[in-house]
Amino acid sequence: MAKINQAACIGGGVIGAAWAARFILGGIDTNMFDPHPEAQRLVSEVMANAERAYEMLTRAPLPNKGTLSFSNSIEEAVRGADWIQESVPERLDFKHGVLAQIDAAAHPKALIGSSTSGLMPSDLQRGMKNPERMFVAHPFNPVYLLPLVELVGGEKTTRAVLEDAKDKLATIGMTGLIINKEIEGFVGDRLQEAFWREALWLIKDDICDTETLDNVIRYSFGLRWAQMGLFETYRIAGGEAGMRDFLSKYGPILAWPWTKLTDVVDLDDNLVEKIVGQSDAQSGQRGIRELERIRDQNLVGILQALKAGDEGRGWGAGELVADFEAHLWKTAPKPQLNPTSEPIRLLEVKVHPAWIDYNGHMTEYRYTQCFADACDVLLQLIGADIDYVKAGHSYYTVESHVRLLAEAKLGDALYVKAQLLPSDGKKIHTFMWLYRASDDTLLSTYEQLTLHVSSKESRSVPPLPEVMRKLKPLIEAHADLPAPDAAGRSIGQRK
Ligand SMILES: NC(=O)C1=CN([C@@H]2O[C@H](COP(=O)(O)OP(=O)(O)OC[C@H]3O[C@@H](n4cnc5c(N)ncnc54)[C@H](O)[C@@H]3O)[C@@H](O)[C@H]2O)C=CC1
Ligand SMILES: C[N+](C)(C)CC(=O)CC(=O)[O-]
Repeated sequence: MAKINQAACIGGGVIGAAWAARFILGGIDTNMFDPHPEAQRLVSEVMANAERAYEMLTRAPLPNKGTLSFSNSIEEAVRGADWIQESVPERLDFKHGVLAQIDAAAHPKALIGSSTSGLMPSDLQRGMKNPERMFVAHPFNPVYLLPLVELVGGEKTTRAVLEDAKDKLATIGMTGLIINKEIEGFVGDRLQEAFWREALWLIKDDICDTETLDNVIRYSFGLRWAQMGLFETYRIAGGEAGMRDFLSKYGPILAWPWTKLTDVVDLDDNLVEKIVGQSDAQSGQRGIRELERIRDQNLVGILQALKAGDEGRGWGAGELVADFEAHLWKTAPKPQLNPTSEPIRLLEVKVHPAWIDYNGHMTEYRYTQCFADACDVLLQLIGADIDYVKAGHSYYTVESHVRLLAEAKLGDALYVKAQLLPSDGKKIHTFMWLYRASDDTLLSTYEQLTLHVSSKESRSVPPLPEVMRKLKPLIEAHADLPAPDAAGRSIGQRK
């Protein structure tokens, strides 16, 4: 399977640092070269935000983190790397010089991606010894959360290199879209540029201020774009006749004076002061790292909502998260089931910011989530994993009882233990305890009944023999344990 073994990041600013976080959290050792005196601090701050975001994003088993090493030169950084990502300032002459140094020092087969936002790869690879392995790998900020990389080849780049890059990016949760032809700004930034130009005119002409403009986007079409893009959205807007009707209804408007985007706004001192002043009034009360954390938390929420889209199959970027999680489960070392007459430890999690409610503690449904996630771990251990589900069988929860006994606070490390109560395997009757790890305080208990089903036939059926083979010894081993005090308890019952 294609995979990146060692990465080098040349340039560790906004984008280079976030690339490093993506590699490291994907388990890849990464060398960084950036002559900026504060590069290590800046990279470590971005890294901390990225780790926080991943803790919120997924509970799939991430690989052990890769190491981050700072190098003293480009030559040292690229040694041994099979993916080199250039993210230095956006100037052709400057990038050209840096890429020539990378090309001279790197292994001839190492892939070299440039983060450029719009420079042509043919210009960037001119004069290289091994230009066939150089391409544009244009990411979107924050690179550790947004999955897209526009892959753009120059005249000398081979198709095989672009395909190889695409396969490798998939292993770190990214999707490489190969762009047919090179063009300045590629696809993403040509679209954003058009939008940006129009926005600057609206501010310059006092049609609205920066906050109103942002609100127009985030209260309306911004929400649509995140999940359907442009064409699919407009197809729906055409009504039952779809795209053809949309084009005939709204096509003529294209000739009306609804845009000034072909004129480039003059970013003179007045306009710069106006934009900066409005932006300070809009957002200046928060620091950039704080805004990054707010952005990341919102993005995680959107990604998770999209992961549940299309009846659980995942939609848009959420489908990519689901694919990445499936890849993580597949490639992680298989957890071993060792049936003993001890409750089984199933889950370790941390309470993250999105789980806190207005009372300042973990909100009630997150307790249930911890138990539901622990149940998923149990199901994986007995072989009722995602492949089993895809093949048409699953366990559905049919009854549960949760008791909330103590508060869990932001950042608390938690773990779950489970005991299987007597059951035949077609039903699994489980009792679980949620503890705070620092002092083993019991926070919550959960009693659950799950039923094995054929999802194709929508009825309960016995589990397949391979699942029963693992489940039965566990139920038998737990049969010797005393029944938990609270098992079978009803709501409001006195202790
Ligand atoms: N900021 C953004 O939103 C995005 C930027 N990009 C592209 O990523 C690239 C980098 O942009 P940013 O990270 O925003 O810029 P930045 O200014 O934050 O970072 C550039 C970094 O390069 C370092 N640097 C300068 N000379 C160097 C050298 N000889 N070797 C190694 N490092 C060197 C600087 O110290 C700085 O830390 C640009 O090509 C940009 O167009 C791509 C996608 C989004
Ligand atoms: C502003 N920008 C041109 C550097 C933006 C990008 O290149 C991509 C992004 O993150 O939007």
